[in-house]
Amino acid sequence: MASIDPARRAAAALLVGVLEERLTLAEQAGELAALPPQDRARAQRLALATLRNLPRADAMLKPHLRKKPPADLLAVLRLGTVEICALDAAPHGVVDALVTLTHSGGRRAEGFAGLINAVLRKVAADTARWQRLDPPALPGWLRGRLMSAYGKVAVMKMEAAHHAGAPVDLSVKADAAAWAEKLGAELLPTGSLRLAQAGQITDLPGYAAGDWWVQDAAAALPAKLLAAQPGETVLDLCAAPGGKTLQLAAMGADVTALDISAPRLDRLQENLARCQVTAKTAVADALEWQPEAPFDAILLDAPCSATGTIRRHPDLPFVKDAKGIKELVALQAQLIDRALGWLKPGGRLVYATCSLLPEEGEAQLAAALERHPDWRINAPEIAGIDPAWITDQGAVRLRPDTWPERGGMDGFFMAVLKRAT
Ligand SMILES: C[S@@+](CC[C@H](N)C(=O)[O-])C[C@H]1O[C@@H](n2cnc3c(N)ncnc32)[C@H](O)[C@@H]1O
Repeated sequence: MASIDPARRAAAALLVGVLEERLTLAEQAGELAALPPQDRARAQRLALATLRNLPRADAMLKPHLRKKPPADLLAVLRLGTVEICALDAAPHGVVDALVTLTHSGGRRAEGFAGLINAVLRKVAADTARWQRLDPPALPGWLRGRLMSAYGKVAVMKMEAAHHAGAPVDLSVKADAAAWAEKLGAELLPTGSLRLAQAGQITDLPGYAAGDWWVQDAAAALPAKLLAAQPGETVLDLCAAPGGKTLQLAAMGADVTALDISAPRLDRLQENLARCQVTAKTAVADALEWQPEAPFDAILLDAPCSATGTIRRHPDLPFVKDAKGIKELVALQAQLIDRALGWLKPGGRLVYATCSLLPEEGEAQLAAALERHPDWRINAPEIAGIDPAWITDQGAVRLRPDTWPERGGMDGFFMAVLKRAT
């Protein structure tokens, strides 16, 4: 009998964590720490693929299951189905490995090894049906909200983009064209690089020297919108883990990066050190903190539902629900109100969220302008920006189905605010 595959075992455990314990994959990262890097990466890839295809896997399994198996065995069946149907793995190899894994699970699991074997063989004989299944739909709590905001056709496009997953984008400190050539990457119109093949990121040229960092093309735009000038004092409010701090510091600004989370700020410090740029940091609750002096510019990348990042975090719809959104919207409003009070005369604020929900974007901004009638939205000036991304308000709305021909981008909302003169 084959030996136990640690990556598949870890992937199945991650699935149980997401689907039963409602833990994100990021929250379970510690569970993978003991694995060698290759197994760790493979476990993550398998879990991500299974979550992206979960409704299709369940549709394939349904005719072959008289009752729902225990969660750990259902995870094995879902994983095997996705490997066979979506990842084109050789069925006999998958079945053997997962039967071995099941045997290792103690007496209770062992009794299910026959079921795993029989069901996965039936799935393997029926892969033509997989091709006919629709791309997975978002869960109802989110689908309904997005339908109201964007309509059915747009939601179906977003679901297809979530299913397709996300390429790896980089932000470079300088000389994007030269780095694109060196890394064999596409230079996107907005200045980010898109890797043709991800591979082991830390092995790529320029990683160790800190010449670039991983950052989705959409996530790179709020700092570009702020357009910090050398020597300007800039507050990066809600800064960690620091992708935008790195951009602002690389622009030559005098950056203060503030976040409530000390561990996340530790990661920001590591990123600053690797990229050899500097920023002051502050661990603080932005609802209580007070600056010593006003700033030229503030970037508020507010905590949000993160619904714009589902294509790279397919665990999110299974772990989160509509609960908590109201509190986030209230927190965002408080953060905007405080940040506007911390600007020098003539200063500017960029408000951004990686959310697809209008209450965290368009409606949040409209409400802020009602509370602060002397503030205006400034026209977005970003190289490479498509006029179709600019909303009637003058903000920027990005969705996972934006740039479909290039592989999409994360969902984001952003706007620059200045006091009317
Ligand atoms: C969207 S993330 C920021 C991502 C970051 N700007 C980047 O580009 O890497 C939101 C951040 O807000 C922080 N946060 C949440 N509530 C906060 C508060 N009351 N005060 C300060 N930071 C807060 C979280 O710890 C989290 O790191």
